[in-house]
Amino acid sequence: MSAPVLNIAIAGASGRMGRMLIEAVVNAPDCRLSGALDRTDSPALGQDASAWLGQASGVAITADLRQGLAGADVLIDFTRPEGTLAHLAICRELGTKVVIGTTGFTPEQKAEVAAHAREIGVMMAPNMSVGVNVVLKLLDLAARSLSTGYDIEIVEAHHRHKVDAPSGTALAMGEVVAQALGRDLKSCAVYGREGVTGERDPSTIGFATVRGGDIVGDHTVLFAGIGERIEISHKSSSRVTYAQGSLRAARFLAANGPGLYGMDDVLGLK
Ligand SMILES: NC(=O)C1=CN([C@@H]2O[C@H](COP(=O)(O)OP(=O)(O)OC[C@H]3O[C@@H](n4cnc5c(N)ncnc54)[C@H](OP(=O)(O)O)[C@@H]3O)[C@@H](O)[C@H]2O)C=CC1
Ligand SMILES: O=C(O)C1=N[C@H](C(=O)O)C[C@H](O)C1
Repeated sequence: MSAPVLNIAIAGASGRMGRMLIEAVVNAPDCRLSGALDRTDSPALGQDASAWLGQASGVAITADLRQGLAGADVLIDFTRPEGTLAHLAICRELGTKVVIGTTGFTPEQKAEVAAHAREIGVMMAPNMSVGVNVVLKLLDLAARSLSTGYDIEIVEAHHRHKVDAPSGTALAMGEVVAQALGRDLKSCAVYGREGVTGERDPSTIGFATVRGGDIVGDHTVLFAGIGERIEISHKSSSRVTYAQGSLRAARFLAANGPGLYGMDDVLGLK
């Protein structure tokens, strides 16, 4: 007997990630595109969600959340925090599971996500690539091994259209390092420097942000000591890796009950 097909709706359907996800879903033999959502003022409303691929899906992009979510087992959402939270509330009512790739949430918004996850399965990760999630594990080891005498700086670079900074991935890297060192990221993070800053405080974790062109996503964590420095880097050359990671997460949610999961659960990296 063949495995049941997973019905997936995509939010932010005409965005950079939305399009990648639609392509990945229509090409996955075990998935079906059941809906595509965009904002009420989007010029894409009413268009076939995969028309731009030269292959019709029969799914029209809609701003009507209930219509777009009808029949969906899982919603994959790469939009903005306000959009994700609005989508989550309806998904909770309908019992639809949610993969969240959106970044830029405040602590209060994250708490709202966690509250919804008490009722439905939610997988939330600032980076769906296998590589970044392995790097997060390497950073834990590096930070514990280089806990004294090394200054830690996190540098990230993204395309000119990115609206949040530092990236969700850079912040996740900072959290891993801070936790490994027993520091509180909120109180030790330094976001950019300017003017007469004084000497570097060794207990800080610095962040630097670069925005330009079409950079997909680069992250480097630098451990700078005396006489040596260690750099742990990840560079994305395509958004395909985020889309494939999201599909893995959707399959994981389909097989699991309510709860807030991370990519380490999906990839078995816990
Ligand atoms: N977790 C991961 O692996 C990754 C995460 N991301 C994150 O995903 C998010 C989207 O990135 P990207 O695709 O590049 O962004 P885009 O701006 O290209 O796409 C965002 C989409 O969401 C829509 N949107 C914006 N605001 C709302 C809202 N309030 N309600 C509903 N829909 C909304 C946009 O519509 P409109 O165009 O009309 O504004 C657009 O269709 C970002 O937070 C980014 O950081 C990105 C890549 C990987
Ligand atoms: O906006 C992007 O493009 C990306 N956002 C995510 C983040 O903020 O970490 C993941 C990836 O780096 C691409």
